[in-house]
Amino acid sequence: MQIHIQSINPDFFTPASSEVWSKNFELHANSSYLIQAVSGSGKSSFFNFLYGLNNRYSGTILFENKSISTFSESDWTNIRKQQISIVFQGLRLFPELTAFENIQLKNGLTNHKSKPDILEMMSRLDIAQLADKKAETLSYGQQQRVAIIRALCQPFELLLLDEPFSHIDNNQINNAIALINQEVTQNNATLVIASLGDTYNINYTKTFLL
Ligand SMILES: Nc1ncnc2c1ncn2[C@@H]1O[C@H](COP(=O)(O)OP(=O)(O)OP(=O)(O)O)[C@@H](O)[C@H]1O
Repeated sequence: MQIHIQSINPDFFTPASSEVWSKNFELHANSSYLIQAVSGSGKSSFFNFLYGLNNRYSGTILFENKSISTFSESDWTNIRKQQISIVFQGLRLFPELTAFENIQLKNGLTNHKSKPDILEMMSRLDIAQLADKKAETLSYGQQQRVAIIRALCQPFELLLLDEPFSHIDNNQINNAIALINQEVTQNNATLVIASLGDTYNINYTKTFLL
C-alpha cells in the first residue's frame, strides 16, 4: 500500500518540531521504518491516525491516493481486517481469555493461519507452553509476544508496532524480529515500529525522529 503523509499535525496538542509533524513523506511496500520518539511526543497519536481511531489532525493522510478522512466506519472495519494490523502500546488483550483464544479470536475473522501454524509461532517465541493460560496471568513480556503473534494472524499491508518489545529480553526480541520480518516479507507489507530509543536489528528504509 502506498501511504502519503502530507503535513499532518494533531489538533489536541502542539508538537515540537520533528521529522513527522508538518512534514511530507511516503511509506512504501516492502519497507521498514523506525519512529524514534521521546515520551509524549505523539507516537501513539500518530499510530491512532493511521489506524483510523482518531481523526483530530490537520493535513492529509492518503492510502493509495485516497484521503483516509473520507473512509466510513465500515471501510475502517474492512481495512483493520485485511490491510492494517497493529500492536498497541497497551496491547489490548482480553484478560479473561487464554493466550491462544486471544490470538484465535483475531485469526478467526479471516482464518489466516491454521492452529498448528499459530502453535508453531508461539513456540518460536517461547510461549507455546502458555497457550491455555489466561492472558491476565502472563507477565507483560509474555503478553507482548501474544499480542505480536495476534497481529501477525491476519492479512496486512501495513503493520504498526508501538513499543512492541519494551518488556522482552534480547534473545526473544531477535526471535520476534525474525518472525515479524518473515511475515512482512510474505505480505509485501510496510512495517512501522515506534520505540523510545532502541533501534533493534532491523534494516530500516528510513528512521524518523519524533
Ligand atoms: N485524546 C486526547 N486529548 C487530549 N490530549 C491528548 C489526547 N491523547 C493524547 N493527548 C496528548 O497528546 C500528547 C501525545 O500523546 P501520545 O499518547 O500520542 O504520546 P506518546 O508519544 O505515544 O507518549 P508515550 O510514549 O508516553 O506513550 C500528550 O501530551 C498527551 O497528553
